[in-house]
Amino acid sequence: MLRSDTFNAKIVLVTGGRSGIGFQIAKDFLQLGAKVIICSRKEEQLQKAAEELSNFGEVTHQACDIRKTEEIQQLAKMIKEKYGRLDILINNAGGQFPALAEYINDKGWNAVINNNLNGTFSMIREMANTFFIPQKSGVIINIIVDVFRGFPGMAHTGAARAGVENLTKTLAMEWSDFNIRINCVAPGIIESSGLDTYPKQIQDMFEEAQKAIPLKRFGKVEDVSNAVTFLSSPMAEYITGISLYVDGAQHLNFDKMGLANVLKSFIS
Ligand SMILES: CCCCCCCCCCC/C=C/C(=O)SCCNC(=O)CCNC(=O)[C@H](O)C(C)(C)COP(=O)(O)OP(=O)(O)OC[C@H]1O[C@@H](n2cnc3c(N)ncnc32)[C@H](O)[C@@H]1OP(=O)(O)O
Ligand SMILES: NC(=O)C1=CN([C@@H]2O[C@H](COP(=O)(O)OP(=O)(O)OC[C@H]3O[C@@H](n4cnc5c(N)ncnc54)[C@H](OP(=O)(O)O)[C@@H]3O)[C@@H](O)[C@H]2O)C=CC1
Repeated sequence: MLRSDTFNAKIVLVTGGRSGIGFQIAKDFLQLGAKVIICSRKEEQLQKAAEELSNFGEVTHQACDIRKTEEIQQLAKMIKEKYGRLDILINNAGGQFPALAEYINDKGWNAVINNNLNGTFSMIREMANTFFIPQKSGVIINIIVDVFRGFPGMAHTGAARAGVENLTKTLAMEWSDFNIRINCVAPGIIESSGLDTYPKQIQDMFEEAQKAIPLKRFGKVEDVSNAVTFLSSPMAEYITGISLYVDGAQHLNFDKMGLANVLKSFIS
């Protein structure tokens, strides 16, 4: 729907761009004319993804754990040396594990908060200070999760993503003076490599779970990427500080999903 030159000459960083939703986002930006950098922790898989993406345009990759500020700074340095600027940051890297709150220990809680809240903030701060604030322009999209009604069965990620959602509103205000737009995309359940990481007992419920979603299906990676490219484009130049739910209206119907009940049934 967007013109194929929408992002010509734009430099885009997609965190977690080696797989699933991030890979699709990287691919779509390339097909819309951007030069794309992908990062994630696993060097080998990252390189493989970059090779595949290079069929669609100019792609660069660098390993970076978003929980390590010095690795983010090295990434910013590489982008500065290679391109001299950054136009769009897509904070997609993240993840968690299903667990009832009473079983989440400090290490597990901190791992998820560090990944999804602290890592996202560090990435935003470093890229804003290196590029967006001096440039007086920039677009940031944070991929969160549909946590509209809390997230029974994944309290840690619910707290972290709600933190990112509120951070997004704050920065939309603070950084409007620098012409920086920042928004969230909140996917429901998306058929992607990420779902393969869930235990079999949960995967067995997926068919049933789709019936509880008003649009009666899980999302596709393309559904998320379409929202991301729209919000990043000039078509959305008056939109900042919002969360766009890409979830088939699941956020209006979440309590029927019952992840916590599924967890209870196989823990007890
Ligand atoms: C009715 C049916 C309803 C269906 C609903 C289904 C739910 C669908 C949800 C849809 C919404 C969201 C989807 C997605 O986000 S998909 C993308 C997901 N991708 C991932 O989540 C990637 C996999 N996850 C991780 O990489 C890890 O969870 C983590 C993010 C924590 C990685 O961090 P780190 O590498 O630092 O973590 P460690 O592996 O070293 O673990 C640190 C401690 O964390 C605790 N832990 C980790 N994993 C588990 C687990 N599976 N269960 C319990 N606890 C866990 C643990 O304390 C670890 O320390 P120890 O290993 O020393 O004990
Ligand atoms: N699939 C779904 O149903 C939904 C997914 N989401 C969110 O969308 C995002 C993408 O998920 P999806 O594509 O499905 O899942 P994946 O597990 O395929 O993607 C997660 C990506 O993040 C990277 N990553 C994870 N932790 C770090 C880190 N500390 N530093 C750098 N990179 C990291 C991973 O690469 P590596 O292992 O190499 O570091 C991987 O490429 C995640 O934030 C996820 O929570 C939100 C709602 C629903």
